[in-house]
Amino acid sequence: MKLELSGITKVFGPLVANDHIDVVVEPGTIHALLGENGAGKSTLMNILYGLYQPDEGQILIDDKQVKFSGPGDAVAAGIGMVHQHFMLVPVFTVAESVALGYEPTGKAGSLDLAKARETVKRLSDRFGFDIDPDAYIEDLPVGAQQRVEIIKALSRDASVLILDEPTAVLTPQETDELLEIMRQLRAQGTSIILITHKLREVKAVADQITVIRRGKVVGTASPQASETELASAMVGREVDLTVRKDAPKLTDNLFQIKNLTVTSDNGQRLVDDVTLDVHGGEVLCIAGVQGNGQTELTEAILGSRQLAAGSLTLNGRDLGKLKIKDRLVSGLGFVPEDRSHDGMIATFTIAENMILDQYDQEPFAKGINMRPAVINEHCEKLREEFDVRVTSIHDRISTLSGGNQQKAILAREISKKLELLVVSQPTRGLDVGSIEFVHSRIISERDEGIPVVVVSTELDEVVGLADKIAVMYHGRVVGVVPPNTPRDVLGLMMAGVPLDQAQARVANTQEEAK
Ligand SMILES: Nc1ncnc2c1ncn2[C@@H]1O[C@H](COP(=O)(O)OP(=O)(O)OP(=O)(O)O)[C@@H](O)[C@H]1O
Repeated sequence: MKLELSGITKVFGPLVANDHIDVVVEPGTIHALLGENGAGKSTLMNILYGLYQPDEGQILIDDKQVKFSGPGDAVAAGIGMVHQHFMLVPVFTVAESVALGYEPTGKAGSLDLAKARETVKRLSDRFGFDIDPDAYIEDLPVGAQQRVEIIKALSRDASVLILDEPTAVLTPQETDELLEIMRQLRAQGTSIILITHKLREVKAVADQITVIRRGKVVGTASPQASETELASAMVGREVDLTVRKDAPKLTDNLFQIKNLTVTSDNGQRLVDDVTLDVHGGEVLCIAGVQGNGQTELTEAILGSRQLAAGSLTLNGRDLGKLKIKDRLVSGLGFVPEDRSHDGMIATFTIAENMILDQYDQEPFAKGINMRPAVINEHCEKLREEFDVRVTSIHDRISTLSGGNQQKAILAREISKKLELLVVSQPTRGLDVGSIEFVHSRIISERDEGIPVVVVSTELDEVVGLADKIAVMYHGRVVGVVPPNTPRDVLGLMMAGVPLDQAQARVANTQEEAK
């Protein structure tokens, strides 16, 4: 199926989010949409999926104009979308999830699960998805949940699949598997529209690349172009993809995690006897496959999880004794991993979100009165410095693009007077230009003498930012290593192999290769 978006325009108040966008997706190709945060990619896809109506322009399928008044029309026309936040119900099985929302009704109007189960098996075998129709969604790893979403779209005969930042939450191995699945889908005639900020992935699979900047198509790029060339096509300037930093100058500030244990409600050890030190002037990166206790460790530092054992000490003070609000007010900068759940209040304005934990503090409040002029000036300054693309700081934060929401939260946390900075997945969903900026801001906090803890599943980010790396596996620290540790060794440690054994195994493999 050939798909054409012609002259698509979408306006939100004074903002032109899509400005006469033309894109042609040829049958059986992977078409990447590249663009900085807020460029208008998701808006365009929401129009294609029938979620928004365009103000101008047309959608053509095989040269015939179509009109979608909702996603149902788009699905019927052969368009499928896998959203960034999966829309699956955790307590359903795979087959139930696939059956849900479309028509295979059996006797007495119940869902035809036998048919859904058969569909899951057929598609799973055809594309090598390895998905059990009777598995419960909540028991599946994120990568498998995503494959269920893809099966769901394919079961409705999607000929064009929209993947919106599909690898943001995947492990490197799951990412490689998804890229392979995309190639297979293409080989069998499905077209894919891929939105991603990860240039390596674009280069690995895309046949065509359209670059969007500030709502307009600014050109196409070749998948053969280098990452640096693609990066500058996206943001319209040279981008430095390496993190620049001098040798660390350690200060007397000290953050100590000692024998920290965090347990789940049923007593399972999520963080298991972790001991780590971070000096002022130093970045400790915590590496590991998602789900190995990193999240719970940061939540314990924030105070949203109780310590089952151990202690947290910041400059001699027992942090573990303070309430969350007191930790935040007294100098903890904290960026959570899931920005939309834990980092902001969607119905509040951008300005309100930018002072979320400080609204009653000097200089934003005097006594019981808030000081709107001071707040506005502060937020305007942050907006400019962090390049948060907004129409007005008094709009709801939910109207911002995903990347701009992340920048607003980072602005709030990094601009505080800090004693300790803890950042999880700092650049998830950010474009390359913003990544460069956020990395340099994290490094400048370190250079100010603040202890910094970064949790990231992106190995490039870990290696670029870290002065030392702690690798976590099953809640424990497998080892603390310098950033020049070979990636193969880090990879093995992330699978739980201790440092000396990982080094020996890598050395053996190299020897055999000779
Ligand atoms: N419902 C809405 N109301 C008002 N403005 C909106 C709405 N949806 C999107 N926008 C604005 O439209 C612009 C484009 O946003 P969009 O989400 O399409 O960007 P994007 O290219 O997907 O960015 P990102 O890479 O950050 O996800 C942004 O400035 C955003 O604030």
